[in-house]
Amino acid sequence: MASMRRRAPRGGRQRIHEAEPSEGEELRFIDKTGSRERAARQIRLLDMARRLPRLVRRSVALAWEIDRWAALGLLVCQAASGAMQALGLLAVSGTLGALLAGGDVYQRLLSAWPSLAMLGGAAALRALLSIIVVWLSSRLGPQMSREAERSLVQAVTRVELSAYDAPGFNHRKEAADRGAEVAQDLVAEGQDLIASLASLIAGAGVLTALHPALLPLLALASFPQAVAQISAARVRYLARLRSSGDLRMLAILRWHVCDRYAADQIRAGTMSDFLVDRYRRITRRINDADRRAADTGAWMSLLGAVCGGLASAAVWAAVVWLLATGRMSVQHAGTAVFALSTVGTALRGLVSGGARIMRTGLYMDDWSDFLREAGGYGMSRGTTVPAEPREIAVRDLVFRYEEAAQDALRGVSLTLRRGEVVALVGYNGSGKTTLAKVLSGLYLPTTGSVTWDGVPTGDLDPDAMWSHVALVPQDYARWPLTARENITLGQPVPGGDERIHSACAASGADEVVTELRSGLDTVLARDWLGGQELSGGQWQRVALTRAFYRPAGLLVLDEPTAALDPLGEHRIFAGLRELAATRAVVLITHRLTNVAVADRILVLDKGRVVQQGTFPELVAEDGLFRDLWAYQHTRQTAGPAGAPPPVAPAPALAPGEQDAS
Ligand SMILES: Nc1ncnc2c1ncn2[C@@H]1O[C@H](COP(=O)(O)OP(=O)(O)OP(=O)(O)O)[C@@H](O)[C@H]1O
Repeated sequence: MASMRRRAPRGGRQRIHEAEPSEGEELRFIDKTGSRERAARQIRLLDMARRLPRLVRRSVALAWEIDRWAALGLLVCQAASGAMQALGLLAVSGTLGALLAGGDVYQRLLSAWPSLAMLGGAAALRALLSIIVVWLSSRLGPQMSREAERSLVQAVTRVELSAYDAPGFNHRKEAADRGAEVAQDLVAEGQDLIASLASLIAGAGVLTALHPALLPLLALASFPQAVAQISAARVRYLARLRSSGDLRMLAILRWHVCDRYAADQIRAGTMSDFLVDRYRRITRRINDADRRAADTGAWMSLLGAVCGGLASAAVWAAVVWLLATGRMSVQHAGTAVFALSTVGTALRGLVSGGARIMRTGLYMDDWSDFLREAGGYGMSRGTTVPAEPREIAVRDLVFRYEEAAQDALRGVSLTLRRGEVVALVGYNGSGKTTLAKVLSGLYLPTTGSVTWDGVPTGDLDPDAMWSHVALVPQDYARWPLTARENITLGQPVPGGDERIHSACAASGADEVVTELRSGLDTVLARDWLGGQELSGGQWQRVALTRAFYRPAGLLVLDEPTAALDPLGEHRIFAGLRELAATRAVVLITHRLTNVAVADRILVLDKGRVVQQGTFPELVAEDGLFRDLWAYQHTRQTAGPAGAPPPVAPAPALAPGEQDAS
């Protein structure tokens, strides 16, 4: 019996999977611009040679900005390390010369001694310098990433809200984020490159002094390997780039699966098999792409190594030929062996380091491009500083979201005055939230106008305008900050805690704060963040307190009491008129009994204002409002439609105070 009970749900899930007709659409990240793919295709030897100096310059400049002493130290260390390498090669030459000279062994060793000491000294100094380089790089690298991330965060807060609706923006933001993350690699890669360059210069100088033909020969021999390495790097980068959407999806899926918010629903909804299966499917796609790239890269490297090996054999043959024909002494040939190996290693380091820095450079381009234009959505609004608005006027407003197929608002006209509560009602998706955001200047009209005391919202200084807005959205932020900071939003105004407490009393958050272990100083966050957890309704009270605390002329309440108990809800609506005395209030709610408090109710349908009036007027007239009222009121009270609401209706406005929409 028990085993039957255990097996049953599994079988049930199995059947459901089998019953699914098709997989349909799957959430995918798409790079609509294709700019990164184009950029990645540019990882070629010539482009690399052209771009490398710029990339090194950029990494040095960034490092210089963050810690100029560390940056200077790194440059000096690398230059000194190159000089030590050249010195080492000269010491090798001197040692060989002394050892290969005539005379007895003791005498030869004695004359080789200074060169040997120089060789040892140069090696020891290089080892010390490399320790200093690692020390300075590990100090500088993480700072570069943190600084890059900070500038990104700052740039993101300065973009238009509409940017978030454009898929291209999110992709660019993701790419910039990755660029900021890899900024620290630029230090190590730049260092490797400079070190290889220093070795190359040192070895090349010695090699050219030994015989002028050796260096061009070696460069020629390294060419096939360089091409192969760069091609392999390009293949791997492109594969990663094409998988980046899937990688992002994995991260999102991981977050949803692991975060506590959905843990109960995953269990109660028996979703774990489905989610793990989806995870496995995406992982398989990434693994396949990685494997293909690794295989192609390995074939390219192998081909390059074979060609390079043959070419190197030719270089060694040339050295043997120079030696055999007496064109080069044994001492010089011995030194050439060391110099060839130094230059060969430096060339390979230059190419592989170059490919790595090019790849990081592409990511960094995403970051710097984003910063330059804030993803193409930087705010460019006016500079007029508004006073608290007395009148907000909307004329023939049309608003369409980025890339949306149709307008969210069309032909809307209304006037909102200080001291007035205007309620927006309508079906889901009728445009209420959008209208509230356009009134607040968060979105700018697509056509038509929204003015604050005669000035279009686009001409106002955005920060100055929003300092007059208090917004309680449907999904309010639950900042992992103290209760005080959650209320003041980090911007205390005169009045101190007294003002906070009276805002708490208005929203009902006073009961919440009293229960907190350190009152207003308690961090409101989950246990694992060291905070105290609040319930949904308690959080909503805190969100309302924020708006009541803020000395703002426009108060927008979007479903402000959805999570409140009846007492809490009554408290909010009973106090609303008092709040409206010094503000213009926009109220969005589906609980129609509550809109009775409003001076005016606008009924929206498919982005248009189809009705407006006071509560008694709208209940009395045929139309959408009365339909909605009838549905809700009949369901809630099982009483007759049009029964008196529990909250006292607002006094009727004087004639002429309403606009025709
Ligand atoms: N970010 C967005 N991008 C594209 N379309 C959007 C976006 N936000 C909303 N919309 C669309 O705009 C229309 C109006 O949405 P809005 O959120 O203003 O409706 P609402 O009346 O507030 O709905 P609800 O009662 O469900 O809160 C809807 O058709 C919706 O699909």
